[in-house]
Amino acid sequence: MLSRILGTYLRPHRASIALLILLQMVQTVTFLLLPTMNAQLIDRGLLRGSIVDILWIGAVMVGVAAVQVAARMGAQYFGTGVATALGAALRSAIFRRVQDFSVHEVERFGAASLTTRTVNDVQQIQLVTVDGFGSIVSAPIMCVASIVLALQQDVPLTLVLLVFIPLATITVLVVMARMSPLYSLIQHSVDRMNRLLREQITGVRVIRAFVREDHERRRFGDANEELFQLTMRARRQAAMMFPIVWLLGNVFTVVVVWVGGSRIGSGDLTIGALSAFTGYVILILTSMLIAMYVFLTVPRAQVAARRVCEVLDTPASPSVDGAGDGGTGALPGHVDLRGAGFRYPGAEEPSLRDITLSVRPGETLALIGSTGSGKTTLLNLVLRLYETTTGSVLVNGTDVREVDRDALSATVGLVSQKPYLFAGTIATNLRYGRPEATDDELWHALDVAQVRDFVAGLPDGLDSAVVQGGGNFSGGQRQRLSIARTLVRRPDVYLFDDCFSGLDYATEAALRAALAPDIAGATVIVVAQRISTIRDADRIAVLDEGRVVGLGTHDELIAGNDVYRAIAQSQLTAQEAL
Ligand SMILES: Nc1ncnc2c1ncn2[C@@H]1O[C@H](COP(=O)(O)OP(=O)(O)OP(=O)(O)O)[C@@H](O)[C@H]1O
Repeated sequence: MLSRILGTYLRPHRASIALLILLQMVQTVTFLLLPTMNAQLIDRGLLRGSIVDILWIGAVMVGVAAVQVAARMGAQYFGTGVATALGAALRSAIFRRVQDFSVHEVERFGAASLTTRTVNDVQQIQLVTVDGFGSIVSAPIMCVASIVLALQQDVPLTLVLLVFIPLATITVLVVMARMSPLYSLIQHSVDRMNRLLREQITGVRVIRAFVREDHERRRFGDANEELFQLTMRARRQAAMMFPIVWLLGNVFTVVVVWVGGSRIGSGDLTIGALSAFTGYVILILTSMLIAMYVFLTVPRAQVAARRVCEVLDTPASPSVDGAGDGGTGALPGHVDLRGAGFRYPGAEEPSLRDITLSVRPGETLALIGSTGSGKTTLLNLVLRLYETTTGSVLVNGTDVREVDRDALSATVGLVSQKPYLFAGTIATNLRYGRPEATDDELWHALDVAQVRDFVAGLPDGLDSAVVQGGGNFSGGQRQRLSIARTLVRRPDVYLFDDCFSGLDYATEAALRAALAPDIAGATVIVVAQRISTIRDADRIAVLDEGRVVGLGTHDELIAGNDVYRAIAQSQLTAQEAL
């Protein structure tokens, strides 16, 4: 998964990566040159007392060190650039994919997990790019070349390496094998934390109302403790690995100096060669530590890559894919449901069965029925937020599956049951569906939605701030602002999902009266709880357990439909009781 992501998203940066690798190689060569030069400085300069050699070799060494610094800075520059670009590209790929998800897919991953994948997981993949790339190439070269150069200095000393290298390699592999599953658990734990935090922040009022702060604190504490323990375990393993390898390295250096010292004594080795040899031992050690660091970031990045790929590989939902090209036909706003049925993924029973309804421009169809009877689901089918599992839905004579998504959204406007406002201002929210709308049009929509006085009374009027979700307004204000937002768009089809029931009777009556001329030529489907909201509708469909069990005007249904009569009577009784 990691290699696939890197292969795909790094392709545009091939030139930078080639340069990065080249600079790492230059740096590695400079590292490898210095111990041999140092040996010459000792043997030819210091031991023979030749000032010329000391100056000359010293100057070359300074030059090599300067090249090393320049190569390191260049590699850092290109590495960071590539990693930053990779992060941006990955984040936008995930974002685009999530935009194409249906509600069901978003629910399957969960908003918190999608956030973690977009931010944290991408960061893990970036880390392996910035630190890993050059190192993956340079560490093995440095290690092998150091062994060869050490061999050149002295063969018997190099044999000691045969003990050290396998020991260090086994240590790294053991620790890696134990760490990889830990990283997977850590990412899940981060997901859980995000989910809890999100739930506790958005549900803070309910938590306080039910005095469940202690319970929530415990839940958060447990999740936090789990993340702490997992991270500590991973850190402990990593912390253990580096000192063990250093210890091995130091023991090895002592052995080298001890064996080397006796060989110098017997005249088989020069002091310079021993110094070069220890220099190469340090390089071998450094390359192993670099490799270890990369190995530590790779398992983490692999887990992150798998989670990112799960999102990227989820096919764009056909229900939101801009698949079709059928346009929206000539008859603006004609909505037809033909034997439409729908079952939620994983549900045992369908939520809608065999719905056949037709609504024409200028007509208002009201939907009424008990809780869970399928009213919202039916509206979602018209907007193709979900696709019918049987039958079809047509808008302007074209199956919505064939209609381009943007064209469908432009034709159908939904005011949802749970209004959502975006962070910004009232004006930016109202212009959400039609950025070019004038201020006059905004005020007119606010007027119709019975919220003009409220907005006019705010110190900043249309430019008043809206917090994320619209939390700085009351439920009723949010609802009316969202009605105004849809009115600004002027779609051909209006879907009002139970958005009047939060208003008091007088406001609702005023809103409906103001709305009537505005939407006169449009197709309207309105879901309502109150009979008073829908009694003037051209037709009323009564839903019960996902089926249409009655269709007609208010008077017809009162006369001939038991379910409708029962709803009407219960509301009448409630009103009389007042
Ligand atoms: N996302 C979902 N996943 C699974 N089942 C769902 C989902 N949303 C709704 N349902 C089920 O589908 C049925 C119809 O729900 P729907 O929201 O359409 O009812 P409704 O008539 O609009 O109810 P209400 O008046 O309470 O808003 C219900 O039985 C509900 O449990």
